[in-house]
Amino acid sequence: MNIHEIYIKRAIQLAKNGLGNTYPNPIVGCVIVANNKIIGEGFTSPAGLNHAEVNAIENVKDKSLLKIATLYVTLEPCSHFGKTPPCADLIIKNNIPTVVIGTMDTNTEVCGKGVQRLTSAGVNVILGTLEEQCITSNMRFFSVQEKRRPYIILKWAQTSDFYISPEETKGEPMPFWITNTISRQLVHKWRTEEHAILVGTQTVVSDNPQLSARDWKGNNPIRLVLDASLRTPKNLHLWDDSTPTIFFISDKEPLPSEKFVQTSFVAIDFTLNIAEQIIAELYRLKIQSVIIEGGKKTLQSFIDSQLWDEARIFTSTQNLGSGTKAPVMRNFKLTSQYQIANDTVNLYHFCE
Ligand SMILES: NC(=O)C1=CN([C@@H]2O[C@H](COP(=O)(O)OP(=O)(O)OC[C@H]3O[C@@H](n4cnc5c(N)ncnc54)[C@H](OP(=O)(O)O)[C@@H]3O)[C@@H](O)[C@H]2O)C=CC1
Ligand SMILES: Nc1c(N[C@@H]2O[C@H](COP(=O)(O)O)[C@@H](O)[C@H]2O)[nH]c(=O)[nH]c1=O
Ligand SMILES: [Zn+2]
Repeated sequence: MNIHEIYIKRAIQLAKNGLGNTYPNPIVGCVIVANNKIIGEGFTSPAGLNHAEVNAIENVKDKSLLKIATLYVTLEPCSHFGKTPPCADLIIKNNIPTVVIGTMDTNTEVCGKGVQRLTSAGVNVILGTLEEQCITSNMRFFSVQEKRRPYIILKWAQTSDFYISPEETKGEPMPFWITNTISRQLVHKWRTEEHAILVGTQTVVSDNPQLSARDWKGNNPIRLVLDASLRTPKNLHLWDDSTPTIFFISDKEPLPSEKFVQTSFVAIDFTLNIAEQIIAELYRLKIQSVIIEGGKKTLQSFIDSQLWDEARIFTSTQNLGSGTKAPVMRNFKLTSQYQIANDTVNLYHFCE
C-alpha cells in the first residue's frame, strides 16, 4: 500500500461512521495530513449539516498547516450550493495545495465540476486512489445514481431444515424466534444502516413486528408494508404512527380516511410485478436502500424479479419439520460465512 492508499483507507473507515445518518446524502470520509501526520479527520454529518471536508478542516487545530497539507477524501468534493456551501470552495479558501480523491461523484450536479473547480484554482488533484473500495463504501448512493434504484438487501432466518416459521398458530401475533439474541441484536444494527425496511402482509398479521432498531443506537429505517386490501388489524404496531411508515395498497382499494402524521399510502397494481413497482416508488422517494425481512412470498418476489444485491441468511441448528419453507435462492454467489454462537450467517451477492 502506498501512502495515498493508507490515508484513503483511513478516510473510508471514517466514512462508515456516518452510515444510516446521512440519507439522502452519500457517506464520505476525509483526512488531512501535514508533515506526515494526520492533523484533521471528519465524516459526513446528518443531511443538511456539515460535509466530511468541512468537519475535517474544522478539526484542524493549527490552521496555518493547511497551506502545506494534503486532503484525502473518498468522494469528489461538491461544487454546488445544496443545503451547505461547496466544499471545493472551502478547500480553495484554505489554500490546501493537494487533494487526493477516491472516486468521482456521479451525481450530475457534482460530476467532474468539483475537480474542475479545484484544478482551475491551482490545486493539485490526484484521482482514483482505492477507487473500487470507495465505490463499495458508498454502494447505496451509487446504486441510486447508476442503477436508478435503491440497494436491496434480503434477510431471513431459517432452521436447519429450511423453514422460516412453524405452521400457523392461533393466539396473539408474535414472531417465532429462530435465531439467538445476539443475532437479533446484529439485525437491529443492520436496520440502523438502511434507509427503509420492507415486510409482506402475512408477516405483519402473523408476527406483529415493530421493525425498529431498539437494541442498537441509531436511526429506525422507514417502515414499508405490503398490504393490498389493508387487512392488517389496526391494533398492530405498524399502525402506531410512531415512525415514518408507508403502506403499499392495491390501486383498486379506497385510501383510508383516518389522518396520520407519519403514515402514508402508495397505490400499486397487485396484478403486475410488485417488486418492480415498489422499487420504482422507492427510487422516486429518493430512498437509497431497503432491507427486506420477509416473509417467503415477498422475498421470493424480489428473488424471481432478480431485484436484489445482497442476501444475509441466518441458519439455526433447530429443526421444525413443517411450516413456511424458506425462499429459494437464484443467481447468487456466497461471499462470506461466519458463526454467531449456534447460528450460521451466510452472505450472498447477486450474480447474473
Ligand atoms: N424467519 C424469518 O426470517 C421470517 C419469517 N417470517 C414468517 O413468514 C410467514 C409469512 O410469510 P408468507 O406467508 O410468505 O407471507 P408474506 O409476509 O411474504 O406476505 C405475503 C402477502 O404479501 C402480499 N404479497 C407478497 N408478495 C406478493 C406478490 N408478489 N404479489 C402479490 N401480493 C404479494 C400478499 O398479500 P395479500 O394476501 O394481502 O394480498 C401475500 O399474501 C409468517 O409465518 C412469518 O412468521 C416472516 C419474515 C421473516
Ligand atoms: N423470526 C426471526 C426473524 N423474523 C423477522 O423479524 C421481524 C420481527 O421484528 P421485530 O418486531 O422488530 O423484533 C419478523 O416480523 C420477521 O420479519 N428475524 C430474525 O432475525 N430471526 C428470527 O428468528
Ligand atoms: Zn461538500
